[in-house]
Amino acid sequence: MQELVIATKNEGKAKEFKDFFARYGIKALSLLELNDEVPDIEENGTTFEENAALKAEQISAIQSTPVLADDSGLIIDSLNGRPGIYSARYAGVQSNDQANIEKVLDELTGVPIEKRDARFICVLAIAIPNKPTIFKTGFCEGKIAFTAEGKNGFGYDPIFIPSGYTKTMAQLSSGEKNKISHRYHAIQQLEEWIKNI
Ligand SMILES: O=P(O)(O)OP(=O)(O)OP(=O)(O)OC[C@H]1O[C@@H](n2cnc3c(O)ncnc32)[C@H](O)[C@@H]1O
Ligand SMILES: [Mg+2]
Repeated sequence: MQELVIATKNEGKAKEFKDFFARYGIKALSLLELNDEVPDIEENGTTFEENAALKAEQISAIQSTPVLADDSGLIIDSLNGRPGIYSARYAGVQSNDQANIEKVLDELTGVPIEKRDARFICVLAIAIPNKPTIFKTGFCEGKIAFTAEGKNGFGYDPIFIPSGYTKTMAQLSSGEKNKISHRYHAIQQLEEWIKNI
């Protein structure tokens, strides 16, 4: 079976990529599973594209193989787009999903449902040695809930209600999330590339 390295240390993302790529008979390997130690990549870009490219290109250079990276996040309209590229470290560098969620809910205290519009974004970068990096972007529209609900998924899933649903992303099964998520919409655009790996 073909293998593809995914430049992520996020277990939630890694699991989703495994499910997606298994459909094409490809084994997705996250950085948590590589035998060699890989350094932490500093995500010091100013856009999702820059950060995705930093992760994909640096790991591809080390491994001398094609590498896919995902830079993603939550964009909340009434917070001027925050947490945005800072989604993973919104409540501080040492923060965790719980602290990030609490910070968002705090900042939205008193904000009515019609002003709680948000979207997840996923920017994928595929770095291939000696070729230009490829980028694909996917979105998932929704609203920020008033309380955290559900245990599935990761990150901000417990406070994100996708458009057309009354449940949070963390109350959906992984199969349901993977049909509507920002990550799914980005990967879908890679189908042709995946078939030619
Ligand atoms: O950089 P890697 O190692 O891939 O892992 P990370 O968690 O740091 O990933 P990002 O830098 O791309 O930050 C994205 C953050 O956005 C949030 N996020 C992204 N996709 C999400 C999803 O599908 N559901 C919920 N939250 C998500 C979550 O808090 C992530 O930590
Ligand atoms: Mg990161």
